[in-house]
Amino acid sequence: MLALGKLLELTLAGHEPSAKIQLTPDGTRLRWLDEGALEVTPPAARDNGLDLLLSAGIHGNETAPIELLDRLLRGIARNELHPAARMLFLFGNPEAMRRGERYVEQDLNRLFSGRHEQTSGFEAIRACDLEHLSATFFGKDTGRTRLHYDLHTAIRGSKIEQFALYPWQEGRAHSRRELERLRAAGIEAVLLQNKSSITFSAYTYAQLGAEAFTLELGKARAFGQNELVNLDLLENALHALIEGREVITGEPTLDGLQLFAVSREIIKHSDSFQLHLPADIENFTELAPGYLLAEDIADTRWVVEEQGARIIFPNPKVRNGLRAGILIVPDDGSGLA
Ligand SMILES: O=C(O)CCC(=O)N[C@@H](CCC(=O)O)C(=O)O
Ligand SMILES: [Zn+2]
Repeated sequence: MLALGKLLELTLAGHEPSAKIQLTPDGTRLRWLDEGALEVTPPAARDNGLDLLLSAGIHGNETAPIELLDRLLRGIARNELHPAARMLFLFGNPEAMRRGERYVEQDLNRLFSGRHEQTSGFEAIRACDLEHLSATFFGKDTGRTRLHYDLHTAIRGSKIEQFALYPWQEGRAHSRRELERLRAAGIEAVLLQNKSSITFSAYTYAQLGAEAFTLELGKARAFGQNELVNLDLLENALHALIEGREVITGEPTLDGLQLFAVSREIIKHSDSFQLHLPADIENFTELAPGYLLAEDIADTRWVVEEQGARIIFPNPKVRNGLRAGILIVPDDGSGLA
């Protein structure tokens, strides 16, 4: 196997490869760009016009998706997978990955779309680098198709194990075709965002014009302990996408895919913030109207008013000013294009 196929190993060891460019026997070019960043270019005759950005490890302890990207890249470097797509592989937060922690100083996935300019430190620099790497990768050629999957796992268990978050941009409709693609890849639910955000997928969606998603793929576990999450459907779908073998048929069907919309983000304003949920509550747990969800400084109370409300990502330990949970409600998909 080509040495650059071991990007994960290189990244965890903090090594810069001596040979930055390598070619597979089928003419695919691998180019190391930066720590945890590798570009894959198919031979021109096979290039199908898709620019595919795959990222994982934005949170360093979310290892199942990191291992998935490692398998894909090794497949390419062994000449077993034959890309028709141009690709950028990114391991988001190498130092946090080495430490097995979500982040080192601050949550990298809250520092995009310029937010890194308002702060400093390790993750701020990395967010800036990741923005440049992805902007350069997608470049100025608008004739190509841009797709970004930012792969994560959740801190807690979930009633719906594999789900996606679809960013939002003014005047832009969410794509039914992209949702069909996700459904075929084993994604069971999609949360349609309705305001801008400072996550990585929100940046590539709104600033770089990519179709972009955060994918949540089970619960965060240490390296080598991910046998409980079955990513076979996603992995097969990614193989087909990478090799340009995807079969697109007629009108997209979303059968079985559950859609949700954000009703409210619960923002933690102060150290007095209290979340009234059991520590082991699962994502997508339903909350009845009238339920007192949280309290904060100045008598702020978060009471559930919505019918069919569910909670995802409840986390009272986030920094003040950040979201400590999302209240979501079922969506009928009428706004899809
Ligand atoms: O389980 C949790 O509480 C967080 C899991 C996670 O890291 N989720 C992402 C979602 C990003 C998005 O909103 O698109 C995050 O919080 O960064
Ligand atoms: Zn994450």
